[in-house]
Amino acid sequence: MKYISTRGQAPALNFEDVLLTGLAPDGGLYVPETLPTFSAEEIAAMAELDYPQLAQKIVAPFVADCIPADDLRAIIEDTYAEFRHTAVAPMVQLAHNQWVLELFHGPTLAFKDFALQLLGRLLDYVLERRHRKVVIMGATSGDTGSAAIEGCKRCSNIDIFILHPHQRVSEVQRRQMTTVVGDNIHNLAVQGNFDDCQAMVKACFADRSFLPEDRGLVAVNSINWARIMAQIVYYFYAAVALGAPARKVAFSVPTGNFGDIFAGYLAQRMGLPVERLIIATNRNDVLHRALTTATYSRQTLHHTLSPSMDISVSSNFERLLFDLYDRDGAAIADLMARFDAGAIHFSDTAMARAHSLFSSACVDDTQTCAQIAATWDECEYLLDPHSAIGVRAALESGVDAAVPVVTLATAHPAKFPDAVRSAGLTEEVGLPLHLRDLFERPERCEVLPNDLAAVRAFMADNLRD
Ligand SMILES: Cc1ncc(COP(=O)(O)O)c(C=O)c1O
Ligand SMILES: N[C@@H](CCOP(=O)(O)O)C(=O)O
Repeated sequence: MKYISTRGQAPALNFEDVLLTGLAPDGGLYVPETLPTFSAEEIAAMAELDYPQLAQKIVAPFVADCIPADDLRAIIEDTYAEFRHTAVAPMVQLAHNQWVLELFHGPTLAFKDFALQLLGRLLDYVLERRHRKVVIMGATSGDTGSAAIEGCKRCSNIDIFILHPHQRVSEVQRRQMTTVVGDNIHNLAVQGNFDDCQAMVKACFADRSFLPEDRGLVAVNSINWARIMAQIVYYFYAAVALGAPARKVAFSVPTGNFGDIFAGYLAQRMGLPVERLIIATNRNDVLHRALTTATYSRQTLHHTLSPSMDISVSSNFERLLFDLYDRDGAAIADLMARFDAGAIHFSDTAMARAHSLFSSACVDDTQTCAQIAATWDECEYLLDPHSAIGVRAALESGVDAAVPVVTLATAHPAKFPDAVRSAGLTEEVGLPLHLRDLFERPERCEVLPNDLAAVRAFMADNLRD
């Protein structure tokens, strides 16, 4: 399997090299040159597989020329053994044909664990083989950071630097990052917003000269292809459980960086019968506006009750645009340059293609709270604010009532007690046992100005030999 850049100017890489990087040298994102596909019979047979077996089936074609099947099986089994639910990704029914797929049973209580627990193990495996050390860098609006730290903390060959927007993540999210002990783990609270943090990560990939030459820089954000790959699996898992391939299924996906929903798009292209993918945004609605006005432009970032989705530059949207524009790298390079300068207007053909599968909704904080309260009243089921946005978008989506709609429940409500209280609920949302003492653990974090040079200098000064 070869991976190519969305901007068409970077050499193709194999899986191992894609895993060990982030942005392509031309500024693009790596995508598979061709996608594996599964026939209806093959998808029907997936009903017999448990989650790790299914993950093996879906992931294997993407890594086949780099990781032998037995090694991959062992890595995947070990990855999902960490999860606290034996189904790994259980589903709960909220109403007729309304389901939530609980993706928060991993160690850090968010969907990011599905990919980052795997990514950490894959990195460990590849770095041991290559006798190499790397620097891991990530930007987080709350969840990627702790999932990356948890996923990679046992790798001896890495130094990890995670940038989060100072005072713009929930207290639980912050503590999940800053209380993990290790002299190779660095949390940087940047006095800016998530877009600033993400822009710094991308700038570091564009110019790595602040690092020693022999030290590779690896992304843990969803710009790293391996993140997307791992997230394809649960779309198959949920749809097959609800009757695919005989029955079509729709998904509502709380969206920020467009990584999770892009994985759903790939599942559809790999043969899964997906009726519709619903892009569910908070007030930071660049993607909803893109779908409804054919214009993609930055906006002022708002701080919301769903902080993990407070994003206005949605990295993975570029991967979708690459397909919508016939995989024309030069066209994408031109579009992204125009986006950086202000705004892009999409062609009619691109919009028609997008609308054939995607629809969208924007859900503000008031509606988010109303949905948390309504779902609690109706089924005594507690949604976190991100998942509530997904449920609200699912209910408003207009998908045929005969089609099951699965909302991806991307985080555990205990990560966002303030949002639960804002919804008027007085229930105590307890953290799971392994995090019960989170508020007593000492924290370690560096507050830095919103300045790329300061971040680079901190990283260079704090690398281990
Ligand atoms: C809890 C939660 N829900 C939804 C999202 C959105 O996912 P994506 O960025 O892949 O669109 C994120 C992070 O981005 C998240 O942490
Ligand atoms: N919501 C994310 C933001 C980063 O997105 P990613 O999926 O590209 O890592 C977070 O919680 O950090």
